[in-house]
Amino acid sequence: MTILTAPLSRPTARTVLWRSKLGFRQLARSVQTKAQVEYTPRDSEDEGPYEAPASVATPRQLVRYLDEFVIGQENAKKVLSVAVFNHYNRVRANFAAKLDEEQDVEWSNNEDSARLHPHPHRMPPPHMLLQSREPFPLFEKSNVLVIGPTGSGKTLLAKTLARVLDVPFSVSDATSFTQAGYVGDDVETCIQRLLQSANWDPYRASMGIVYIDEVDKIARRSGHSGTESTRDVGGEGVQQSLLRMMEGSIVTVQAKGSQAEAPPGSSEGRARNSGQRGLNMAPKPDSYNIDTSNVLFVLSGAFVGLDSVIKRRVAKGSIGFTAPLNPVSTEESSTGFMPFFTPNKSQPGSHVLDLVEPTDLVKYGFIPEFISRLPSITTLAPLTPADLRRVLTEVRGSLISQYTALFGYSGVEIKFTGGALDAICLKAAERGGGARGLRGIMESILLEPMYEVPGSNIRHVLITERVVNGLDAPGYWCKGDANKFWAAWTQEANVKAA
Ligand SMILES: Nc1ncnc2c1ncn2[C@@H]1O[C@H](COP(=O)(O)OP(=O)(O)OP(=O)(O)O)[C@@H](O)[C@H]1O
Repeated sequence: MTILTAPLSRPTARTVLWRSKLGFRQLARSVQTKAQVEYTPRDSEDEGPYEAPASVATPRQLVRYLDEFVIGQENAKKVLSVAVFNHYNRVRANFAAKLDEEQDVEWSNNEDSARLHPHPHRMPPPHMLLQSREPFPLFEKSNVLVIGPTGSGKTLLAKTLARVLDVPFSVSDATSFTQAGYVGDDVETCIQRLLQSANWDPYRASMGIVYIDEVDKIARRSGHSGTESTRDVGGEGVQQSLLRMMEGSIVTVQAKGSQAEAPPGSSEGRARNSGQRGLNMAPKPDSYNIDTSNVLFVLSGAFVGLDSVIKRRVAKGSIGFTAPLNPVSTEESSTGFMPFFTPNKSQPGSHVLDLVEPTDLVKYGFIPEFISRLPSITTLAPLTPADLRRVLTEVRGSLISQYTALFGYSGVEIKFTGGALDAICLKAAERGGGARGLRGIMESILLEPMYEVPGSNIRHVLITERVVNGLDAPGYWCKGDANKFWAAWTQEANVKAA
């Protein structure tokens, strides 16, 4: 038995060590990200001295990076950056501990150890060596819950963080999940997507970020007691399955879509059927085991109706015990509106959802065990027309810059007056889909020029407020009419200023 296992176990241990080192190196490289290189303060004294990028990008650096892509949502940026910073420091520490463990195993298997320990039978077995080490202080995992209205930047925040950290990222919709064994997607689908995003590398996948949207839709439905006959397979059942994964478990996912399931007619399928394999086509397993203890889960949802739950709790707490959170103005009282739940005037930008507590989420329909796996909770505010204007024009890769570049490819210059931009934002705000509505509005305004311009001699397009409001057609100018185009644009700007 010993003779058989010894030669097998040593290369295996070495392989694991090598893979761990690789994973750690990948992680170390990825967390020394753009954010760290580009946003490390070097000149300003108040931000401290420049540090060699030997650790995860700091929360401050991450927030600066997010600022380039996401307008507003300052608190959410902070919470997510801190969560990501702590999470990846914890992952680094775990990997370092794992490396040490593996080195101990290697060392105890090494021939040199026989020389160092002439009495091998007296050597402590490897597991005793590990136990004798100082126990590593483990950090608790902090998954994040993001609450905010549609189109306010929840997905954008998580996606941007994953990009800057260069870690795999998967987006799933909780509404499609059902309890295992029932029609619908199992919760493990999100890990399968993560693996796909990691290019089927389980080590990279086990350090990724899983984003699950519409999580409010898996709140327990009222009337479901959890008995067999009324099992809530899309609500509480999903929460139960998710919480195990969020805590950290081994998830087995099938290599769906990878080589293992290449269709028989495809080149990969043909190669497999004929027993051939390309030189650089390494055999891939049919299933993968992914440890989710180092996966960061970011859950999000609009949580419609949660504000009422919070209002009720705060109202209960305030009657006879505490003063209202915000002073009630006479005017507001007369409307019958509960003013201390309106945006808090002493803290601009605050909102009733900012007062959310875990008990509110339990009342909303989540089981306490599920909520306790989400210790970081942050809220996003709805975007105002002014925010939308910044989304439209200021962020990196803004819609205006995208459409300007798109027309530029056809050699056409397109300009929007300030009035046009305001009108677009106003429309988007009225529609109520947050920044999500901006693209649809732009598409409908620009449909006409995008149809007319290609193949014509039009070289300049002007979009004014009247165009946005459907009162005028877009202004077109041909080659050689640049002066007239500029004059029209300046005139529009002056009219607006007056
Ligand atoms: N705060 C923001 N700053 C910049 N762009 C934003 C912001 N919020 C939304 N957007 C834009 O709107 C689009 C939709 O945003 P996102 O997908 O993040 O919304 P969401 O809050 O996740 O909504 P949903 O709950 O409907 O999924 C993004 O692609 C982005 O271009």
